[in-house]
Amino acid sequence: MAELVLRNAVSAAPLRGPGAVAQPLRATVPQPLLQVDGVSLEYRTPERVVRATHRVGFDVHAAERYVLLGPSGCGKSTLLKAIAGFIPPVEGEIRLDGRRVTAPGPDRIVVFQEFDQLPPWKTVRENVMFPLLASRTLPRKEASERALHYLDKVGLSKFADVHPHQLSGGMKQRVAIARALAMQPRVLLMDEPFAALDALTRRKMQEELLALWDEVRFTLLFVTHSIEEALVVGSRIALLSPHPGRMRAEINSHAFDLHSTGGAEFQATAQRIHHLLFEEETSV
Ligand SMILES: Nc1ncnc2c1ncn2[C@@H]1O[C@H](COP(=O)(O)OP(=O)(O)OP(=O)(O)O)[C@@H](O)[C@H]1O
Repeated sequence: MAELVLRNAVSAAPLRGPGAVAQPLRATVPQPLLQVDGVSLEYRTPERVVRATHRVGFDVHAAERYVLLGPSGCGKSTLLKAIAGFIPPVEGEIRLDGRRVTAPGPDRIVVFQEFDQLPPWKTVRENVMFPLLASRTLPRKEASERALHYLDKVGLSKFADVHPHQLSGGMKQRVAIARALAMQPRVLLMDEPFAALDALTRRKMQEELLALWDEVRFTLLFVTHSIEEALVVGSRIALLSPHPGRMRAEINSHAFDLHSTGGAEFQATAQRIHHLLFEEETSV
């Protein structure tokens, strides 16, 4: 059953039944793996300062699939980059295992939308091995074995020795996912990883990602602006208001998967999210 935790919900109608307002059970759950605590992020250009997010806060627990959902420009990618350690907050703090994030690290690996994130002169296996070798995580033989292990998990062991240009867009994304998982990060960060794929491939990739999660139980932070994708992929969703991004609501979506998309509760929750985004857009 979907639950909404509304933040700053001035314009939102009270909710009853499925999707009712819920209190976060923070006192009874273990220490979060990732804490985003009142984080404001800015870009400074010579002309002006752009505030991308304003005092955003949420917790992600181990093995959650946490989704950042919001309209274009609400700061989702910027938040992901800050969690990856590329952008320091101007306010607030990001903590992983209770320690402040100050720089990129092998405990947070990002998978991007672009298909060109794989160096084309390396084979698929070499691509997956590369971060393991570059970060001195494993020596060559063990890195090769681990690369094959994760390529197998994404169904690409037969393609280990080909070059990326011989793969489809979906296959390249699977290599990028295998490469990220091979590093066994504390959090896997995905920035609209399936947005450039056709609808059928995108659905298949969502299915595969969920199957992979079922097997490996990694912690996922996933950015999307698709409501349906958020509900399918996420176990919990942060809904961000438009520019600058603020926390609007948290939605518990663990009950949904690819088979629920046509169902009444799925559609009702998608509608409710749509209203929240729409209300916020018209009120600014
Ligand atoms: N390098 C940059 N310099 C200045 N402003 C930037 C830069 N990158 C992003 N911004 C601005 O910061 C805000 C947040 O951008 P961001 O890319 O994080 O949004 P988003 O929610 O990921 O959008 P989308 O879904 O379109 O990718 C936007 O207003 C954007 O114009």
